Amino acid sequence: MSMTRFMTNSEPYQSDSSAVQTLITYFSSGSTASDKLMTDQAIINKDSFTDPSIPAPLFDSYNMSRDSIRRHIRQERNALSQAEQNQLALIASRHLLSEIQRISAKRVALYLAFDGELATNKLIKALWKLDIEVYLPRLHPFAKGHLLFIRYTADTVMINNRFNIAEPKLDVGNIATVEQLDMIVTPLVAFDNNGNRMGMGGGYYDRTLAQVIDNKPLAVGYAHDCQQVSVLPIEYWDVPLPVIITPTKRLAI
Ligand SMILES: Nc1nc2c(c(=O)[nH]1)N(C=O)[C@@H](CNc1ccc(C(=O)N[C@@H](CCC(=O)O)C(=O)O)cc1)CN2
Ligand SMILES: Nc1ncnc2c1ncn2[C@@H]1O[C@H](COP(=O)(O)OP(=O)(O)OP(=O)(O)O)[C@@H](O)[C@H]1O
Repeated sequence: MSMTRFMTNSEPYQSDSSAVQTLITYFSSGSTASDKLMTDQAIINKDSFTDPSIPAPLFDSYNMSRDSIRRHIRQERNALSQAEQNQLALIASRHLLSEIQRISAKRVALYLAFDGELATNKLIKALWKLDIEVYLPRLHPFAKGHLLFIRYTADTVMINNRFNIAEPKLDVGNIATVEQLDMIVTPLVAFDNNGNRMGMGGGYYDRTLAQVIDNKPLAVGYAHDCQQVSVLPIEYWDVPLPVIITPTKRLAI
């Protein structure tokens, strides 16, 4: 994989090797022997993948409504096969782990993937192993459109919310306020080169990101490359992301 892509607007990626090893262990468990042998290079050379050193043509979203962009991109990411999802999640999670280590984050809010989002489950296990606290969003029980961030461990009781996404059972002892988090990794549907983000349409993360002061916590968008569009129609409440990580790049705005 071409390193220059990763170095754009940023320092080169440097993960401490024991942390990367932990990550690879989790990605290897439950995979076939041939999966285990795959290196990043082998993965991206597979016929089904485009060469990430050649920038993919961006989806031309000019003049499209937010809803039609949403529909189109959701379809694109849902079209990825399970094997592609697994391999892309491994590559992207190495970059996200580097970002977590770069800012020495101790409390990181992540999400559990649905609807073709970039998976986080194995990265979460690696973070547990590294003693980094993981938090997940849950819909606020009273304040409509707001999220709470609840500590997630191997013992957390999970309940599906009304969108059928598993979330931690409410436990007041395990809530982190936004300011107590070091990083919020946001799911998103589409993003553009300026860090603009569009989500599922509930405004949940917009309301959360409105509470960020001076990049504390650092908001990091995490998405497939196919979710990048040429331009997003922005609204006054949209908060641009300072960092976006995909399997092939790190955008720093
Ligand atoms: N993995 C993940 N967790 C997340 C989010 C996310 O985008 N991804 N959210 C980010 O905000 C919040 C949930 N927001 C969501 C908003 C809309 C729909 C959704 O499926 N909307 C349907 C209509 C469903 C209905 O109203 O019953 C749709 O648009 O098709 C799902 C989640 C919190 N947790
Ligand atoms: N900071 C905010 N305060 C109040 N309302 C907001 C705020 N941010 C967004 N909203 C409202 O939320 C609604 C949905 O916004 P939008 O379509 O941008 O959500 P989204 O970014 O796609 O969703 P999400 O953040 O949940 O992933 C809008 O109607 C908007 O008025």
